[in-house]
Amino acid sequence: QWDAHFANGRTSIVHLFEWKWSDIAAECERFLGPKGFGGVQISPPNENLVISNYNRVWWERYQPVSYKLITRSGNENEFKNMVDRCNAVNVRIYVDTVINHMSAGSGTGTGGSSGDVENKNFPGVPYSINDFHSTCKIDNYQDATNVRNCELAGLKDLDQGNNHVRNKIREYMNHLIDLGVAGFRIDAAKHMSPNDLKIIYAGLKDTKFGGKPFIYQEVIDFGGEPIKKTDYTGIGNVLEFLYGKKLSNMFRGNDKLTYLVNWGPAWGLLDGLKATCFIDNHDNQRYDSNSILTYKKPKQYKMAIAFMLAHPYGTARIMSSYLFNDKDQPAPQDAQKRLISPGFKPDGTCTNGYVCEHRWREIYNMIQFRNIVLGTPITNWWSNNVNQIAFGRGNKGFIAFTQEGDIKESLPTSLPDGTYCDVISGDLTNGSCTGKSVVVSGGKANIQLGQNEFDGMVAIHVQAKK
Ligand SMILES: O=C(NCCCOc1c(-c2ccc(O)c(O)c2)oc2cc(O)cc(O)c2c1=O)[C@@H]1CCCN1C(=O)/C=C/c1ccc(O)c(O)c1
Ligand SMILES: [Ca+2]
Repeated sequence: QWDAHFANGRTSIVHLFEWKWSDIAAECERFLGPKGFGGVQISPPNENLVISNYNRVWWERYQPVSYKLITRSGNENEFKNMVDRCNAVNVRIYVDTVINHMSAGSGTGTGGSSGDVENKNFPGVPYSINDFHSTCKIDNYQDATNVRNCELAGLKDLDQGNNHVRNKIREYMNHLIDLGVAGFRIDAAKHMSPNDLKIIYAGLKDTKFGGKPFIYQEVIDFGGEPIKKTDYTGIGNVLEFLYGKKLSNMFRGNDKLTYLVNWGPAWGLLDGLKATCFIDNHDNQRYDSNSILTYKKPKQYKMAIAFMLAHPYGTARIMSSYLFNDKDQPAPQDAQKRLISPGFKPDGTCTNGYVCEHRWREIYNMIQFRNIVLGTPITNWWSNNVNQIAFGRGNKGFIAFTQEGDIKESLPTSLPDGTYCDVISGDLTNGSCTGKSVVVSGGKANIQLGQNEFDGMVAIHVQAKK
């Protein structure tokens, strides 16, 4: 349950937030497969409440009314087609799984099922009154029972201690395993008992890749509460929220890069083998954008992403967003409120309201960097003791960052001598570098990086060597 089942040599997940299944399938074939992405986290595929009074907010996807695979992203056939086409090009599918609760309001779902919250009746599953906790409100994060057995934001709280509930959740997740998915993001795991989850996970089938599905759990833990992220690491990975918080703080310039020399558990982070790491997610890029770096501060964001992808810690996940101003704003949609597909410019970046961070050269080239250096340790750590750092990954890759001041240094590296293309400013294409090049000679990399350049890092690896 800690193994992502990546195809060999692949390492990272991209969250294609609110994308349609048909568009994900196409993206796997035309981009994610060829560029070496390990997998896609998809939006919840189960039927959700239609919240039209807000004009279809994004968080309606987190208000289930059944486990039928019918949403604005597509139906079961389109889902199956996506999983098959992505698996065929070595890109895994991880399902965002909303099993803590059902909807907060009554109404009709995206597949026509009804939800009646007054009577806690969801015939599309079916769930009825005995399958839920009481309607107490979560109002005390110092009380673990309150956090798990009461309602989060008015959402009807399922009782995962109830056998019927356990069976319906297992049935849903096993159906997805039958369809070929490799794992699950467990939404709001903090609001469910680890013991109940353990029992539910024990009833899951093996995936088609061998072994139990990859499980990574949303447990928001910044310390100071009785519920701990380590309460959940015995049953699967946990999304490490400290990771993005601290790295964002660092690359906003609020702390000295040189302190990253011991980045990892020494900073209070989980054991990397149990951690899924990320900079921003669909929630905190909206609700915590004063501290979390997002696409809205591109230079710093790309530096934080590059550091995450260059560093050996954890299973990395990157966010792929749509443009938003208002925090509740829905995904790009047409006049009939149907999700619209991303478009693409000649340079491969997205249009139609999508940011597609995963299609930014600095980011997809660092996904490839992470793949190429997989299994190597950090070597040759250097810093100017303030805001310039550099490190290698074995004899496979090397990266340098400046947060302040120009770097003009010949830095020790374990890379073989030769001329390398900087994969941040360009690529190795037809035998030449489309961006900067870096000469390694006598075991030293000649790094030139100005503090006012477009990007704040230079990265080289053995597959971009002239
Ligand atoms: O003000 C809001 N929510 C109240 C604050 C609690 O936030 C929520 C948290 C939440 C936030 C912080 C925590 O420390 C925590 O333990 C839980 O988790 C959720 C998970 C869901 O599946 C569905 C939800 O509606 C929520 C939610 O409302 C706005 C309006 C309703 C949706 N929402 C939201 O803010 C929606 C947020 C949301 C939705 C999906 C997620 O996966 C998520 O992490 C957050
Ligand atoms: Ca709960």
